[in-house]
Amino acid sequence: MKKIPVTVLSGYLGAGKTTVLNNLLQNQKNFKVAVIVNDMSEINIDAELVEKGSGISRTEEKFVELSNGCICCTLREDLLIEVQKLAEKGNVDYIVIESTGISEPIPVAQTFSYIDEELGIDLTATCKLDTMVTVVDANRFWHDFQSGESLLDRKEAVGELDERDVADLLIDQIEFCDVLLLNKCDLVDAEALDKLENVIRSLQPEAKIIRTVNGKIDPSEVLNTNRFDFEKVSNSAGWLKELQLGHENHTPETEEYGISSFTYVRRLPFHPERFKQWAESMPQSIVRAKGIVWSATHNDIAILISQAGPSVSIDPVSYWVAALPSHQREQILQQNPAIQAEWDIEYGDRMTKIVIIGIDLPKDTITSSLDKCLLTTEEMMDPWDEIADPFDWKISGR
Ligand SMILES: Nc1nc2c(ncn2[C@@H]2O[C@H](COP(=O)(O)OP(=O)(O)OP(=O)(O)O)[C@@H](O)[C@H]2O)c(=O)[nH]1
Repeated sequence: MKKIPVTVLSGYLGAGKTTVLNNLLQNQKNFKVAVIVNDMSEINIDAELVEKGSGISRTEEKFVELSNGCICCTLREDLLIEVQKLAEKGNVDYIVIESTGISEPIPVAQTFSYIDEELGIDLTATCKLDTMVTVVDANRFWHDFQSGESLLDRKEAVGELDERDVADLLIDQIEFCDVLLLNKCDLVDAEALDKLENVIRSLQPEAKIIRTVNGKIDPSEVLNTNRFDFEKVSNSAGWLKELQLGHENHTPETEEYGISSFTYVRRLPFHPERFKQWAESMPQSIVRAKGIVWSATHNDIAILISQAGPSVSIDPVSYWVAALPSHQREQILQQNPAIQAEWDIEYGDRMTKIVIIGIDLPKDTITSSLDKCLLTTEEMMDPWDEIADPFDWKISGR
């Protein structure tokens, strides 16, 4: 049986997803396209707009509204069920899903990659995720990215526990896609647009970037493209490429726009308070910083720092291999030559590796400010457990 190609449209609130969808539906007369329109509110405004703008009626079998929740979390089961229903009906060539503006693309993509035992649904048998499209509002990007606001501040959160920042969400959407539509290009001058495109290219080196006005694109760019590959897109983020391939293999961004990146690598632990302060007052020239950190107060734990614009998170991510019992450690080392190659006789795999992407980056200043956060020679000799810990994580035992 031929699997139905599925396209997912993501993008922050107001970026132009509905506009893109309407354009697609209007220009795609030869195939039967089913749409699933997700909206956070009870009244599905986007569904209404699609109905008005595309000529497809809400009463038609191939129009599905998922309202009052988000398909990346609360409505994930509903998404599974509705896609399965569409697939079973069988008279559909393509499915296009418009996510809410606060939806994260990864969990939506995952819905298509596993068998849900509980519901007894296996979408992998009937559908294939074909293209992950992210729409970026070229005019609002910097405003949203640098706002420093959380979704809760903007009253756009899923619930009171939703602590995500706008900048994090923008980054998640950019980093997980294979086609990126830079929309509203009519509102931005050519130079600013070139600069923005270069920044986005450094955050997302793999995706095809297409500039659009009013979401106008050739449908073949986003329907049945055969582009999606979970592994590939999961590894497409700029910071990850830099970390995996090293800077020598890095494709240089147009120097003209001053976009560059480098990796800060040190085999000494950070003083946690100094590092925390650094992270909280990063220079504006840093657009994206992400990496693994060794802190003296958590000598067993590798810490992940992830910054996007003004939003910064510092969280425990795993145990250092060097902190594991010897039999486990040996097993991991045997299976991972890359860890073995970097193994230090004294510190094992403990180290700090942070990829920094930015505009007009003062690399030397940033490097020396980070170096000031490392333990000094005297501090290295003093007992580390007497250093105050600014992080309030509760880490359960191994
Ligand atoms: N000037 C300009 N306006 C645009 C463009 N694309 C979309 N718009 C307008 O931007 C507004 C938001 O567009 P939508 O398509 O509703 O955005 P969305 O991403 O679906 O929004 P949410 O559903 O709230 O997440 C609408 O008023 C559109 O008419 C564009 O390229 N240029």
